[in-house]
Amino acid sequence: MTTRGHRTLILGGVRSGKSDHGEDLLRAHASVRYLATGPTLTTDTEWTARVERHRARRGDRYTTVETTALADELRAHRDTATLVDDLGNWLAARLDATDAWSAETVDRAGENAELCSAIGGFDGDLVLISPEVGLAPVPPTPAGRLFQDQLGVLNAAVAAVCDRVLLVVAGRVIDLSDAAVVTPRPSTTGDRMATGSSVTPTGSTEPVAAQTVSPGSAAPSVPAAPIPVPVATPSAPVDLPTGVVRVEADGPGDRPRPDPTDAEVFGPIDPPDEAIADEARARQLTLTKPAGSLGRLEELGVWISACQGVCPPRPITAPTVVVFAGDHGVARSGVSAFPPEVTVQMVANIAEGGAAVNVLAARSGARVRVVDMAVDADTPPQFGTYKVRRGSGDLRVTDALTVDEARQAIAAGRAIADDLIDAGADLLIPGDLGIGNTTPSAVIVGTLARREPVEVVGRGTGIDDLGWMRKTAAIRDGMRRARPHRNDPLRLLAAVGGADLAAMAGYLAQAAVRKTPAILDGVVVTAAALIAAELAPGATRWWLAGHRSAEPAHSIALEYLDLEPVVEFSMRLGEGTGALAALPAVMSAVDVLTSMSTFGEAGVSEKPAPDDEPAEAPA
Ligand SMILES: O=C(O)c1ccc[n+]([C@@H]2O[C@H](COP(=O)([O-])O)[C@@H](O)[C@H]2O)c1
Ligand SMILES: Cc1cc2nc[nH]c2cc1C
Repeated sequence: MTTRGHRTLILGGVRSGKSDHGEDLLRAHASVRYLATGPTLTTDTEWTARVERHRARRGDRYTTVETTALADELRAHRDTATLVDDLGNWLAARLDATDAWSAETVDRAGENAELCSAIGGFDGDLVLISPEVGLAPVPPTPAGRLFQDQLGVLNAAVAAVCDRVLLVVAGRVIDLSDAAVVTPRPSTTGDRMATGSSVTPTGSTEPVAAQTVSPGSAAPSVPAAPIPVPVATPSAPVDLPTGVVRVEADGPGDRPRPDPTDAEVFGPIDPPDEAIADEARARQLTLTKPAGSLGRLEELGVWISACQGVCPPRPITAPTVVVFAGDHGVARSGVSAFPPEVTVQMVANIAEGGAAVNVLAARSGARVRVVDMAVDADTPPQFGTYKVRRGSGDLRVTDALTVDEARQAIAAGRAIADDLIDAGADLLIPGDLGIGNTTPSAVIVGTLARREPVEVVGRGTGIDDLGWMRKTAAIRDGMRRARPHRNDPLRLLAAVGGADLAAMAGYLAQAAVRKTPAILDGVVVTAAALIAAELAPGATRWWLAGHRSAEPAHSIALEYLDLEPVVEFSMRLGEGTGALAALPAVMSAVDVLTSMSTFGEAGVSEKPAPDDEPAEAPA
């Protein structure tokens, strides 16, 4: 098996030692391609002499190629160790070639994306040198500012697809590979310096909530301001607005941690009762409506009847949402529009009844629970009964969980479902919460449904185009790590899932074991459902797809499970809200079967059988 090389970006100022360090990194290779991007047709004798000195120093291990067609060159020789020196010259050449220096708008997104894609697909050792910009005052000329801004955008995009990012200052090397990634601000409309992200790979760019743009600012982006949600003890008395559901104080169970042994092993799943389903279908035909005229509502009523094993069905009186919260290491690499601390802040918001899940749950009388499976912060103890760890690992480079942790999380999801069902819950809804969690979800869906990263990547909380590129690269790296575990759901969860996803999978599979219907939510819950369906074949029959999320991977997952969503509201929030949007329809479907009069009871004439002759011919 051949191992893949490293992709390294080396940033640094003039004469910092960045090129020397790049050459050092490649010293073990007998031959290296040197892609020189600097100006070739020049009358500047000092420049020509400098280029010659560098060439002589590198020696004959190096093959020098003078080019600005970087993406083509990288694709054509993807296995040969390569040094690109440097991206600043390449950018200047491309701005020249596209007459961009005095243009009204400059759109570099396409070329940047092409270069990043070629870097991402490079298999050998690759070192890219680029100047670090913007440490000096803002340049006094429009061209200077254009170059500085575009180079900043380019460097960030290339860093996102490299395995290592180094900064060389005064001959000292600083490793930035594990440094936190700033969430870039959206570009200012009409600002020619910030148009590097105007290409829309999968649809329109949406404004990003809770992020602000300082008009006219030429400064690099800064982290998005955290949203001001207080971390409050859920038992603290607060004045709740009417019509919301506050999380119940006792949490989903204060019993000891469940035994994780064999947590991933499920016995055969019985399907919902087919004889009762037939009875319910027959009952639909007796009710005062043309056959089939209530469309999908009729099917939903039949399904609930079959799940309960009784016709007419019992009213749904204790639907329960459990929001599984967890952080993901990959969220620190700029794959979300929001900073990771929002996860713990939103746990507090749900606990206080202020989130969308609380409001939508109130409409149907559903209870809401929140469980901290892997939040990267301390939460009040009543949410942490099942906590497996603080934050799941960064799936690009390491396992999200150990196999033992994955078992613990599955066992937790099963225990939570058992506790709720024992306490009378008659319909379960899983919800999710966790900045970055659409990335592991896309990796799981892409791996199991055998799709490409670009097919499963979505905008999540509203990432911009550069974020989309970073996220696609992260999904690609995750899928590469996931592939060996395609047929092993436990190890797949450990490699690229997370404790929240594992718990949701256990909860959904256990709902089926306990013959309790569940409504699926969006892409995250449905990714967990794909795993649950592998762990417990047949469980899908106990699940209803509540809605179709705006995330592309969600439609792929629904198709894979052969489920048709009840509502299509373009929602993409998670928390169980999509399932809650469908719950009133499910409850109405039950009401139809329990409360409508039959033709006989109401004295309404039924449709004549096809071969019945009318009593009298019409006049
Ligand atoms: O359920 C969905 O389909 C869905 C789609 C987009 C975003 N989300 C929610 O947004 C967060 C994940 O988005 P992101 O961009 O941080 O990966 C997480 O808290 C999810 O609950 C959820
Ligand atoms: C504010 C906010 C609320 C959420 N609920 C679920 N995911 C979420 C992500 C964000 C950013």
